[in-house]
Amino acid sequence: MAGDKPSVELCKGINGLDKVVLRETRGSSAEVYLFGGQVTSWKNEHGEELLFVSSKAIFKPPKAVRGGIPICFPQFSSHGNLEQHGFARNKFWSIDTNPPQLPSNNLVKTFVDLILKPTDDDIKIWPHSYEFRLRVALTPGGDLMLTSRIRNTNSDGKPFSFTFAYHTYLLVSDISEVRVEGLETLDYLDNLKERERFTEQGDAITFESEVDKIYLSTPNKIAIIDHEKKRTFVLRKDGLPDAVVWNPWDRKAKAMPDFGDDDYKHMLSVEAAAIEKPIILKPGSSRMMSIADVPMYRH
Ligand SMILES: O=P(O)(O)OC[C@H]1O[C@H](O)[C@H](O)[C@@H](O)[C@@H]1O
Repeated sequence: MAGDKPSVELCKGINGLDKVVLRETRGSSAEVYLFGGQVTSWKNEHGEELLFVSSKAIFKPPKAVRGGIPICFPQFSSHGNLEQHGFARNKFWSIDTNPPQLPSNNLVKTFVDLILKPTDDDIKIWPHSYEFRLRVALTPGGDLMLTSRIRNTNSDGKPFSFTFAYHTYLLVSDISEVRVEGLETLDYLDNLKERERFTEQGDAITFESEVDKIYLSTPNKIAIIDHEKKRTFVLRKDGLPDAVVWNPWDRKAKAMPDFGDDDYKHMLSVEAAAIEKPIILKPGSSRMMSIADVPMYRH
C-alpha cells in the first residue's frame, strides 16, 4: 500500500512455491520466485502490472514459468548441447544471506539477493563450478533493476563460456500499436531463417507477424513505446551487447500449451543478451550483467 515502509517479504506463491515480494513506499512492487530466480510481477505505484505472465502459465517445476523475466543461462535458445535456454530457469535458487558488495547505489533499499550453485548432478550436465548471484531491486521511483554476477569457481583451472539473456516479457496493450526504438539500422540474426544475418531498415520497429530476431551490438538503451497505454518502457542494459525481440504471433501461440491463443497480442519479449560472442570466464574471474526497466508515461 502506498505510504507504507519499503519491505521485502518471503512468502508462498502459486502451488506453494516460495516467492519474495518487494514493496516500495509509493506503492510499486515486484515478485520473484525462488524457482528459476524468476521475476513474475512488477507493478507501478497504481498497482498496474507491467510484465506479461500467460493466463495459462504453469507454476510447476521443472517447466519454467511462461512470463515475467526468465533467466537464460548458460545457453540461450537451442544453440548448444544443453536444454533450451539452459538450466537456470528450471532450478531452485536460494536467498543469498551474505552477498558480496555491489557498486553502491544508496537510493536502492528494496532488494533481494539470490544465488545459484551447481549440485553434483548438475555438474554431470555442465561440467563447471560457478556462483551465479542475482540481485532484484526496486527503486523508490518504481524502476526494476536486475544485476547478475557470474563467477567461475572451477578448481581444475578450466575456463568456461556461456550465453545469456534476461528474457523479459513486457505487457503491452496491443502489439500492433507498439513501436521499438534503438534497434534501427542494426544487424540481426533471424531465428526464423536459420540465424541468417540481415540489416534492419531505418524506421522504428513495428509488429504485424511473428518475429524472433537477435540484434547485435545494440545500444545500452532501447525504448518500447505502447501508444494505447501512453507508456514507454526504457530498457537500460550493461554488459549485454545483444537484444532479442520475440513475439510468437497466432500460429506459434496456439502450439504452446502454456500460452493463451490471444496472449501474443498483449506481450513483447525484449531480451538483453550476450549471444553472438559467448562470455568466457577464467577461474576466479566474474562478469556482471545488469538491466533496469523504467516505465514512463505521457499524460
Ligand atoms: O518457449 P521458450 O523455451 O521459453 O522460448 C521462447 C522463445 O525464447 C526466445 O525469445 C527465442 O528467441 C525464441 O526462439 C523462443 O521461442
